[in-house]
Amino acid sequence: MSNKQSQIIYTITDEAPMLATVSFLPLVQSFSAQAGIDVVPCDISLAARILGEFPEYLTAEQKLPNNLAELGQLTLQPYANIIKLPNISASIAQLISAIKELQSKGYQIPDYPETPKNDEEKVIKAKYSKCTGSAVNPVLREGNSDRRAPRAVKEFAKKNPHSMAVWSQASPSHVSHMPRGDFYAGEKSITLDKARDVKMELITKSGKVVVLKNKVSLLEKEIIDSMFMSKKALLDFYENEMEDARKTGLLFSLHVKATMMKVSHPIVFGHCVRVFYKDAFAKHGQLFDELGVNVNNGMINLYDKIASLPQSKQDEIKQDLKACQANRPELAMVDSAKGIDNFYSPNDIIVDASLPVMIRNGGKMWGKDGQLKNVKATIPESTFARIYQEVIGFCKWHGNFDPKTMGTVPNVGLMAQQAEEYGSHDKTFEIPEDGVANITDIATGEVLMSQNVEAGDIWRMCQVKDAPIRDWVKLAVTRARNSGMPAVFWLDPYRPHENELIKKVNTYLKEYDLNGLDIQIMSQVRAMRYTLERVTRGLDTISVTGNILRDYLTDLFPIMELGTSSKMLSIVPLMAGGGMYETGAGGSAPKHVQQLVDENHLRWDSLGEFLALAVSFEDLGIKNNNQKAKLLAKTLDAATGTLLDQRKNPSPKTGELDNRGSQFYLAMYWAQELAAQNEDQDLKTRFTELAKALADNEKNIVSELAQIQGKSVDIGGYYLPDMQKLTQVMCPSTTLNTILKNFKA
Ligand SMILES: NC(=O)C1=CN([C@@H]2O[C@H](COP(=O)(O)OP(=O)(O)OC[C@H]3O[C@@H](n4cnc5c(N)ncnc54)[C@H](OP(=O)(O)O)[C@@H]3O)[C@@H](O)[C@H]2O)C=CC1
Ligand SMILES: O=C(O)CCC(=O)C(=O)O
Ligand SMILES: [Mg+2]
Repeated sequence: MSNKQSQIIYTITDEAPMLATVSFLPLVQSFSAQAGIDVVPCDISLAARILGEFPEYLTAEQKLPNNLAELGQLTLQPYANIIKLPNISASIAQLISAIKELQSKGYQIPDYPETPKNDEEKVIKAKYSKCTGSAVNPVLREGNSDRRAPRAVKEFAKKNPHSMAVWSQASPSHVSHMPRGDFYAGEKSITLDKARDVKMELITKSGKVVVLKNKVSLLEKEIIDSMFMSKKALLDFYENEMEDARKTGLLFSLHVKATMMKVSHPIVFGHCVRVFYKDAFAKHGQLFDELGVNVNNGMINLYDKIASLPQSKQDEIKQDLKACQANRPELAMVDSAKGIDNFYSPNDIIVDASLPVMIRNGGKMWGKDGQLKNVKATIPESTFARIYQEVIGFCKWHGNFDPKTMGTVPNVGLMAQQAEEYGSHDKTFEIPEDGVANITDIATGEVLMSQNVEAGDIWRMCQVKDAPIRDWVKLAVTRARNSGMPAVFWLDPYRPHENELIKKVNTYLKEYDLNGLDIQIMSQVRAMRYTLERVTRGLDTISVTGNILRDYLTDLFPIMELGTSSKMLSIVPLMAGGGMYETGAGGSAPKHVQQLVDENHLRWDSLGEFLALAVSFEDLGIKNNNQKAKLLAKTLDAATGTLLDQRKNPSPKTGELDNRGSQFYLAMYWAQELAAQNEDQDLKTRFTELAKALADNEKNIVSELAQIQGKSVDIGGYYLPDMQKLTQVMCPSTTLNTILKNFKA
């Protein structure tokens, strides 16, 4: 067996998952080494990605390889086995603070040039923009997505239901979307008859030809779409909805996915902020332009930029902003204690994480006073907004879901090779002048699709290749067969893109024996209704969706069913044969870091890591016929089950068991399982000793882990903490450290 084939790559990311890794990885390495498996760390944190872009600014010791690019290559190898933890999808504000921290630590990287003044600054900005938004997942996701709640986790949630707020039939909360002029409205879509190179160009009313993208190489059978969002329609929509929320006394909130849709959604967000504060922008617009204010990156950008003005001017602007608020609805808050509202940063209000919480809270969000209130949740794009309104309607009619009895909704998502909207950033443009936007075959001059657009409209081309679609259908059939659940393709025949997909799905389904399977195709709203009717009856249904609904539904249902998406099993069977195992479907919870620093308590639950690791070992075992790896997988799964039964998950409360304690119990249960088995005597002998040592010292270790809590700690940084300090914080039990050290030796 070559070395690479017995390797598991364990990604080092950011924030809470990275903290948890500092103690968990050495533990995993000491277990896996007994089976000859290398678990190799690979740093793809925001800090590492930034440094990887600027080797020429660094000393020899400071230089880092471009790990992300290397991992991207690895996903194309059949032996790839990667555990991917959640990472920061950075906003501009996060990027700037990461740069500052790195500079303060002696890394002489350049400042972020927000408005580049020359070619050199343009190059620097382009490099930095590779580090913002969802920069990691699209590179690694060379396969489609299989996300589900493992049986043990679902059973645990049924036995220990989280709280769900009550829904009133009289609730005025709702989701609003553009009634016209959104991407859905004028979409065009075709399936390519042959491979073609195309360009995207704008023929302006005055007859100029503006080439926006000079070449996109497309494969035969690929589906491409051309769509735009009308700026005028968007502004009208915002104005109407704000006025409606004000009149009816609802909170106003906006929800976008500016991380994944890193070109279009900041623009959509910025318009909303400017409409809300239109009088202040009318008065100070010129000054804001001079200062380079760009609220597409949130009000945080405005506050930062005006900080350089004399105090009296700052006060005047703040007064004018406040005056606008008097004529507008109350804004929903992200963090009312800190005064962070819905417009502070677009990355704080990502649709997938924020809407389910509103629904779980009985259709309410927080107001300025920290009280939960009814809300108008605005999601401009109708295609995806409607599914949330369907859930809200259902909850108002039937009451909230009951985690004790509700069915489960796993997802099979089309995601590979930057499928659909999530791969469209480099083909998304803000139209500079009124005209006609064409996608044209470069060789023949044939105009494949054409749209009439106006200045400010957002025009984009999306693409999805044939091979990922085929693979997606195969994954859906396999999951339906293995689980015995019905599978529903959420596809709307009235949306041109999805109509093209339906044709392919029907073709590729014919390649399988579907006997005994229940596979249907329904438009999104019907599919949601059908699924919810089953959910309330305790029945399970696989949702088979495109990339955006993959993202949205794999937070929505887990948050209803399990209280969080972090407990999901999230597998990416790579198309080249390897596997990537994402831990959970959630993010990286920045407030967990704050709690650790303030109170030395880490509430992060590493359950997602435990689940991912078990499937990763299993895959390695099957592919290499490595019995020891299979045994590690089986025993880890059993240990995770015991951990849940014994309720050894981290508590959110300081003073109680935290992430470190939970990891200790996992290690103890895992060692006990390995000691109890009789398939491998060598492993049995080694782990019997370890299991005994851990069990004998349980009290001691748990008490050592409890004692340190309650005081603030210094980890020497946020984006690039000091490893020595962090290791001391994350591995504070000398008893446990000694046992693990002796075990390794
Ligand atoms: N796959 C990826 O790489 C993803 C990355 N992100 C990124 O993550 C960051 C934070 O995103 P955010 O919107 O706050 O969403 P998160 O999913 O990080 O957090 C939402 C809440 O979920 C709970 N939670 C999530 N995971 C865990 C866990 N393992 N253990 C315990 N609780 C958990 C926490 O609730 P409580 O406070 O009640 O404990 C948390 O505050 C952003 O930078 C975002 O871009 C987001 C989504 C996916
Ligand atoms: O990559 C990201 O920014 C977020 C990914 C995400 O939300 C998901 O895959 O569920
Ligand atoms: Mg998501």
